[in-house]
Amino acid sequence: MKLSGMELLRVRMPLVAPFRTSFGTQEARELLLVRAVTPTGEGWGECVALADPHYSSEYLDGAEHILRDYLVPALLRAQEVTAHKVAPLLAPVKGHRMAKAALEMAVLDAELRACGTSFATALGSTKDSVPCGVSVGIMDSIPRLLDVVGTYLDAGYVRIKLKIEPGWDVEPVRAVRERFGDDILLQVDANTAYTLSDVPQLKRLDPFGLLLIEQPLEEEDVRGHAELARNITTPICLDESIVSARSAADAIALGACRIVNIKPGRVGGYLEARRVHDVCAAHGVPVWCGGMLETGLGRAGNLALASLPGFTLPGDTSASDRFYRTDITEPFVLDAGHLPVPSGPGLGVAPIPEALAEVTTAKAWLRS
Ligand SMILES: O=C(O)CCC(=O)N[C@@H](C(=O)O)c1ccccc1
Repeated sequence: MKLSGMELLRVRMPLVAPFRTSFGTQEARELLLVRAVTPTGEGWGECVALADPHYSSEYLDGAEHILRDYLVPALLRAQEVTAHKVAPLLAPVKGHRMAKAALEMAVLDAELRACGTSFATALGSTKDSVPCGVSVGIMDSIPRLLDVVGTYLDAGYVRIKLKIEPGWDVEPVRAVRERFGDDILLQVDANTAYTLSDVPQLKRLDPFGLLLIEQPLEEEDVRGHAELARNITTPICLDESIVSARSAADAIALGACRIVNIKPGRVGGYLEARRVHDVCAAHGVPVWCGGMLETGLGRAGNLALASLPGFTLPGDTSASDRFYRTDITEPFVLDAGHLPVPSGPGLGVAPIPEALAEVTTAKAWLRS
């Protein structure tokens, strides 16, 4: 299809509570939405880059610039754009996976809406709903942490993920185990906060029966993760390190991880996310779907992805109210610890105009 134009929308959504990780505290989620307009309709994409380059090298203003000045013009110049052609068309631009992913998502949504096919069907879904875990930030105190974990367990979440960092790791895990028992599914996420000199401290997590420890070392230290894996029993899961199907294959071959967190934005889009899933499945490596504080648009796409057969661990795709008082789409509401996989054409959801207008801080229309 030929694109008529693309709209970039800057959005700012307040969080229901500050969300603290080893790389900073989020009070609000600033993000970029992309609306692809075609002669027959439109499609929505969401760029998951954070406002600052602390999760990865991408950041919001940079993503907006590369989209406006390089990536969107490349697609508008093309006579025929389909979702599978987006990556090749954008290949001359190195990197910028999150920005590229947003464009591919918008084109894929437009394409699938036009032919009445859901993301779930297009990606190879085998489930109508997915079990939901929840991510718990670093808290001011252990009692506060236990209150928050208790609230999420009462809400029905089937897995708890605790953000950790040096100085907030063994004690919070021990406290959660002592309060809620050994049966709750529990994992931790370090967001690259440790080094190999921390092996003794990380070994102290081994007795707690964690599902996994996520990204303990820095993104590029794949061999370091393999060395760490030889020294602790908690399975290592990679997040920031896995930027493509190729990097997943390399990490698995090096013994750097036994589990992979797949985030479509981090790997360059839902089509590459499917390839990461396939590579992991071929190696018997379980995967789960991570989160980047997405709106209901990204949440919808992530639920479709999380319903593929290799997604055998609960992911971070929580209900809309985990982060937002008001979502820009109809809210995703937890039902017995599960969320439904959208079945409508494309993403199956769309922004509610009034809700979107409420949080939109800037718009730019780029035409062919
Ligand atoms: O459920 C969610 O969307 C958040 C899941 C989560 O903890 N994401 C983390 C991460 O590093 O994986 C994060 C993303 C963005 C910003 C802060 C933290």
